[in-house]
Amino acid sequence: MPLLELDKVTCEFGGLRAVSEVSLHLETGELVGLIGPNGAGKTTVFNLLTGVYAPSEGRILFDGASLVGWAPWRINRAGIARTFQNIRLFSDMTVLDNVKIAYHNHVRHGVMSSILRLPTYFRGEQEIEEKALAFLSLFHLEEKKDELARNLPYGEQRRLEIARALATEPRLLLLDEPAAGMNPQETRELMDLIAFIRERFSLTILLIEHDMSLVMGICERIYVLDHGMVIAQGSPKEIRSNPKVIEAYLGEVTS
Ligand SMILES: Nc1ncnc2c1ncn2[C@@H]1O[C@H](COP(=O)(O)OP(=O)(O)OP(=O)(O)O)[C@@H](O)[C@H]1O
Repeated sequence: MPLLELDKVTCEFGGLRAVSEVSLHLETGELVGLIGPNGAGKTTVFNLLTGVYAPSEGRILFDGASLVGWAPWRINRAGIARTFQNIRLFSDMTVLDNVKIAYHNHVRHGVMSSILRLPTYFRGEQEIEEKALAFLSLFHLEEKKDELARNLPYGEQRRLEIARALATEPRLLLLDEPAAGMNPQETRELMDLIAFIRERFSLTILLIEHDMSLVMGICERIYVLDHGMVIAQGSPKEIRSNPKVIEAYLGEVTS
């Protein structure tokens, strides 16, 4: 059984079909790319997977269970986490607090133990702090723990966003253009980081990215969207030489 399966999923906004009968699947442990020209429907797929939008037709199955109609927090608890095209950190909070808050949203204290500040509450708090610090060190951000998130250089903000997503202990990680705005050196480091976290956390990853060196360099399979439809899928080699893909991208360049 695939970890994730979309079966003829459609999403409409008024008269616009942003996603049209999209079927795709991810096996556990796979690293799959989702590419396509601007406006092809890639981010809408992520929004469907995370409960931001509901499909007008079709099925979305995660580990065999339908996610349709679930609220975003419930989908996150079920094991799907994401990052955003435009980084969404709590910019006026410290680096450490950005990760701790992800734990707080994920790990629940009993209401009474929180209100009465029982020993279990403090043990929980301490555990969260230790786990958050351990995370930051994995992402080489430990020394920045007391910095405000907005003061970090761009590449580090991206790393922090990924760290925060992983703090919710997902099985499926959705990365929306993680290399956007990065220079070639930062992109290479990001590729290493993605390979590392995939192994370390036994993740399945779906990645939207315009940087073809990154997509072709690390994805095992790629789906190509154009005008909301899957126009091709296959290995990086197959995708590179697919005439429909070349046409879709040439259309983007010339339009
Ligand atoms: N909430 C919305 N309301 C109306 N139209 C929307 C909404 N969200 C997305 N769209 C439209 O759906 C289409 C697909 O958008 P989407 O953001 O998914 O594309 P994308 O492939 O992620 O593009 P990009 O690479 O530029 O980020 C676009 O035409 C977009 O304008």
